[in-house]
Amino acid sequence: MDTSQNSRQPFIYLAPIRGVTDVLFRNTFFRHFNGIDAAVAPFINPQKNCQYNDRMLQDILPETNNIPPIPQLLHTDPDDFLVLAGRLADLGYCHINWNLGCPAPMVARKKRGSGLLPYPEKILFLLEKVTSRTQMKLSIKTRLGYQQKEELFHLLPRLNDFPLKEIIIHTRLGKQQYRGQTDPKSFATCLELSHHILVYNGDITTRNGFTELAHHFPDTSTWMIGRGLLMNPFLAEEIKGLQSENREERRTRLFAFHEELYTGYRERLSGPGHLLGRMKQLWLYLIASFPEKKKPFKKLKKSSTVYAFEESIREIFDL
Ligand SMILES: Cc1cc2nc3c(=O)[nH]c(=O)nc-3n(C[C@H](O)[C@H](O)[C@H](O)COP(=O)(O)O)c2cc1C
Repeated sequence: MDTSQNSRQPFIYLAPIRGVTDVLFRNTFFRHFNGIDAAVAPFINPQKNCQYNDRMLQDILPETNNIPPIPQLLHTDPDDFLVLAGRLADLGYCHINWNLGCPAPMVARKKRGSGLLPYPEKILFLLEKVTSRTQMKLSIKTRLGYQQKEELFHLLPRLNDFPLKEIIIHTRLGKQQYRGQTDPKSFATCLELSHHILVYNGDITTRNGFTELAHHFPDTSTWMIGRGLLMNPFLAEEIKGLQSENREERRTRLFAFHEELYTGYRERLSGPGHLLGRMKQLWLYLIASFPEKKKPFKKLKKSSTVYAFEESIREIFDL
């Protein structure tokens, strides 16, 4: 094995996408596609005074994850954070991620996720308490700010003395949700302000787009991709130059992935409503791999029975 070659390869995280990248998705994805080095799991629902039974942690239980992900916490109370961190340590985890990026209004209103970014003192308070009381590696996933990018610009120098594994930055503001442009220029400013390893995240959807960013940020070696991988599951292979199949072979691999995922959800989820809801959520992105299939996609979105859904899948895959 040529390790010198491997060491030049980017490290690529699969981003957490709640409602899509759950344990079944991650296991299936890792079995069918290459190029992803690790995954951050969607956030664990924060609870107060809770011991977290296995059911609440089912998405990240090591025995059901073929490749254990990095569990993500959304707490803002240090004591509650530490209870969950302790439970995760007992499960064998040694790296956890703190979500300072979620923009959902219900979350941000509670000063969680990106809603905490305008309150740096609260962030520092949690970090002081948590980092002094856990041995686990802690990383942060954040945005440029909630209202304005100066929020992160002011925060980053104050994070320099904390023992953080890395800081993943989705280069949007919380108030943008998932819309509008990302802001790679601000990532350059962040690199100047932080002593930590910074991970770039946001709108990497093509190999060329990745190459352009990598050219701008030659010292950045770790990247996170979410929707780009859902739109094109071969993207990490393409970025790493692992992929050389023709269109037909790609379609065959994609279908095998889809079949396994669909079968898995059919066994796990009760009732066609849940099953179709889950699959349609994925297809909002995956349809980008089938640009000429607008008509069957319309049918897929409208499908209310398993029969109608499966028929539209056959049309999309030309079966
Ligand atoms: C539907 C949806 C759910 C998401 N859930 C999470 C989550 O649980 N935790 C998190 O840190 N980010 C979450 N994100 C944000 C993504 O991880 C990622 O930061 C964002 O989509 C930008 O990266 P991308 O353009 O590569 O997708 C979510 C995004 C979407 C669209």
